[in-house]
Amino acid sequence: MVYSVAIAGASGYAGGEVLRLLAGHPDFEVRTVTAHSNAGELLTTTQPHLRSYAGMVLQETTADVLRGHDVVFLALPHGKSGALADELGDGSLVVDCGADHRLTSEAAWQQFYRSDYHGSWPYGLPELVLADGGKQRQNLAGVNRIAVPGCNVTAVSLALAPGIQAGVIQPADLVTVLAVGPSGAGKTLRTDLLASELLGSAHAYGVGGVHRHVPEIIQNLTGAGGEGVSVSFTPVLVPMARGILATSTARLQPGVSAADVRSAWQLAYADEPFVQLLPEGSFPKVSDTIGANTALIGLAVDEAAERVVTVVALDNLVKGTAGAAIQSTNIALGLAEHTGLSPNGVAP
Ligand SMILES: NC(=O)C1=CN([C@@H]2O[C@H](COP(=O)(O)OP(=O)(O)OC[C@H]3O[C@@H](n4cnc5c(N)ncnc54)[C@H](OP(=O)(O)O)[C@@H]3O)[C@@H](O)[C@H]2O)C=CC1
Ligand SMILES: CC(=O)N[C@@H](CCC(=O)OP(=O)(O)O)C(=O)O
Repeated sequence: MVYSVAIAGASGYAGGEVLRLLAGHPDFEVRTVTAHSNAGELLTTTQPHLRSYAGMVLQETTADVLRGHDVVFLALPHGKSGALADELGDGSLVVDCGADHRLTSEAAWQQFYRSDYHGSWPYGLPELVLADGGKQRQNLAGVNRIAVPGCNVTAVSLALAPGIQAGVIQPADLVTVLAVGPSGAGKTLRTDLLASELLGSAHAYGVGGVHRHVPEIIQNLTGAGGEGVSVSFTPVLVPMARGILATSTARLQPGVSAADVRSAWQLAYADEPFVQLLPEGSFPKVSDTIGANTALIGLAVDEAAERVVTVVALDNLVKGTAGAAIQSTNIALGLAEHTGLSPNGVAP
């Protein structure tokens, strides 16, 4: 069976990456693409690199246009998919790349997003370790709604959940500083994203516990078994088109050895082709993950500081968005989880 697909927000970065990956997927056929200000234009006007779709025209983003497809990917600005999704029937699998259905706490949603709450959907991070030692993929089989994680959240959650679940790091006093490229902010014109502001520089944003990914990180690490999770999260905008490099540190639990620490992460990811722990002494580069549906993890114990240090690299648009969306969709539909996805990146 070939599943019919519609993509809302197809003119944007996330929608474009879903399209790029779906072009290599044998089980999906993209029938409809929609946009907002670019509706009526050829898709290749805004996505000139997506030659497989030459001739497709961007339609208006409405429920009527999106309804009737087997799978609908929503890649819209925050706050724009909640009401739209409510109008799509249960017959379609709806996969939201935005934030509207990620948080299980309405209070946290209101505090960080300040817009109407539309409830939470099954969370699309298959490799996320859960408190019982299982993985989030067990909650995705057969579902008809998927909330794709925030890209920064994916990096931090994959970095820390194994240590929390295994009880080798303390869930309080986690610290992450994360370098991210401007594609994470979408195509929106912003003066702080101008090349002249970005090139040759780097700046922190969302500083002081106010970034909207903080509650999502806490939700995931609590789900991994952490009680009293607290995280100081600081993103830093750097001049690379794509990619995330997240450096996270956590206090060691008393009496835990460096070998205990490494085996916690090894156990979590030994069978995961898309989340790979690097050998001792190796740390990933963002450039190792560009175009790949892969998160690479480096791990060390800082004995003097009594902290575990993890370094995670991933492509925000692939493992951080479109790859996670397609991987989770494969699971929901009962397809082989890795269909249409590659652990290999492009280099140089
Ligand atoms: N970029 C990333 O790394 C990641 C993005 N995401 C999420 O994916 C979603 C899309 O992000 P991204 O692709 O980066 O953003 P872009 O700004 O690149 O694209 C936004 C898309 O939404 C459309 N759009 C804009 N305003 C409206 C509106 N009022 N109603 C309907 N459609 C609208 C745009 O259409 P048009 O161009 O025609 O105006 C465009 O297709 C966001 O929720 C984001 O959080 C998630 C993880 C990572
Ligand atoms: C550079 C930049 O602004 N990055 C974005 C990443 C957002 C993202 O991809 O996640 P969402 O789906 O939650 O938007 C940020 O830190 O907010």
